[in-house]
Amino acid sequence: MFDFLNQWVVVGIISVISWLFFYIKQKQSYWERQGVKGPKPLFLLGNVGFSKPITDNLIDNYTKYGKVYGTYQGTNPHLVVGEPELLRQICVKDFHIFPQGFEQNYLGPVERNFLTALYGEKWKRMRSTLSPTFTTGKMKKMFDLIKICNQEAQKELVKLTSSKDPDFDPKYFWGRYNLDVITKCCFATSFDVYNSSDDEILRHFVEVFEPNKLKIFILLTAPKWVSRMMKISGSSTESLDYLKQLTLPIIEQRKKGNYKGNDFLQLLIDAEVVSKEGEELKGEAKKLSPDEIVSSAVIFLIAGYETTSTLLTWACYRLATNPDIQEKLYQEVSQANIEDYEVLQDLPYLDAVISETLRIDSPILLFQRVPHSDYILPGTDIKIQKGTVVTIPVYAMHHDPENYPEPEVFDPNRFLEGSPKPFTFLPFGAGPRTCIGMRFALINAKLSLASLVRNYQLFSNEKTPSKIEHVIGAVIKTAKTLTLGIKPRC
Ligand code: HEM
Repeated sequence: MFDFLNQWVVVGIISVISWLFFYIKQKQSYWERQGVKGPKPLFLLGNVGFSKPITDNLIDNYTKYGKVYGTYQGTNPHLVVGEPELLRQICVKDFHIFPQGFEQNYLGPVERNFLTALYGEKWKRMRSTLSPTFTTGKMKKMFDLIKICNQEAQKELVKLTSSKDPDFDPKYFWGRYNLDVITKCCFATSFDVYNSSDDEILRHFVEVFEPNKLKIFILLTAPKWVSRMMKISGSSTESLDYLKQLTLPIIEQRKKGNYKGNDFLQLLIDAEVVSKEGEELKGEAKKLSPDEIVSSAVIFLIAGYETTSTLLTWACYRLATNPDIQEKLYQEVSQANIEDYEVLQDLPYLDAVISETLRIDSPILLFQRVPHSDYILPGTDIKIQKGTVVTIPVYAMHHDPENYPEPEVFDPNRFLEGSPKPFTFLPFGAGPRTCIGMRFALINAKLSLASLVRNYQLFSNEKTPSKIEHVIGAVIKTAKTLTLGIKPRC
């Protein structure tokens, strides 16, 4: 009797395994069945590519399979589209079909209100409510706060360069500097970012976007229902909760009118909610709720902290390894009143250096769109099914010789001689969902870089790696370690 039962159990297990095997194979042949080329996926894992930096994967696949190719994240098909005209269609003309940004797994209570997580009417309302926060007038006010942070950073540099042959670690330095900017601007909180090492607050600000490696692995490879069931999101729940508890009382106090700040937090508190046509908002509904304010402050932290410090890190590396370009930039910024918002906006070489850094070392390597109905890619027979992620390979497009001749050469002049072809320069994304914080990021980066170059000279020393090792598996391109030489200008 037992033998008979055992036989059926074995047959059952074999059937389930075979079914699973064929199911996964079937899912991972989605692009092949449509005649779309692409790298062969690993069984179950897809093309996650943990063995190589994501930058190499993007360039290798783009070069080998062309501007449109298929990949798999786990068993989920992703279509990579790097053809500029198709991007105009997807990101702008057919935005109503592709209203969603990054693919979503589980979203906790704070993440649910992130602008990046919203789509449709909710996104429209939030985006139009937050957009006035970034107008030129508001940016000019915020500039005063950025200048204070910049003065603190300059003091740190004086301390650093008072020792003999100091090592400058731009990743650490700009990381701390941007933490200072964001904590002051978005959380109305300040602490000694340069000297504290194990503060609880510092830990949470940094850990909020550092989920552990196991979480990342599950997010990248497992079907979406697994992360939803296990409540695994891209951020640390503990740190999100900490930041929420830190910010709610400040919002409460400011709402009572005890104090008004000159920062993003205040702009969020004062923001007038944009209503739908014909809808009249009354009382509290006219304002963002405390939860929405916290979520917006946190998404500004997540979206703005590492991106801007990465941009500044790479700009320093490029200037240190291209002394002629650094000298030309010095000539421009040393003669300008860089503390004046309008003057700073109008420095062509500084602008070109920042643009060229955003091209060659684009902090965000890719962005995504998700269609909410089936879509035939214009001019092809490729059917993108509702919910299939479309990835825009920014890094590969920025290194395509058709878009930028001699792409590996750092040459700011290309941005002085004319504008890039439309939809080939995408460091801040494209279309209505483009980066809302772009102006803030640029003015911050310009002031920081101009102040540094005006007072100090950067150069590569014996510790500067000849080949940079990148952190693997991120959407952001950062160096594992980077050391430069620095000395005050006489
Ligand atoms: C160099 C710095 C930065 C870079 C390279 C960058 C890049 C990007 C990119 C590529 C996107 C996706 C756009 C798309 O899907 O089309 C994005 C979205 C976004 N960024 Fe930035 N960003 C930077 C700084 C900032 C800052 C400082 C803030 C806030 C203060 C910010 C807030 C956001 C938000 C909220 C979104 C989502 C917009 C939406 O979905 O409507 N970013 N950014």
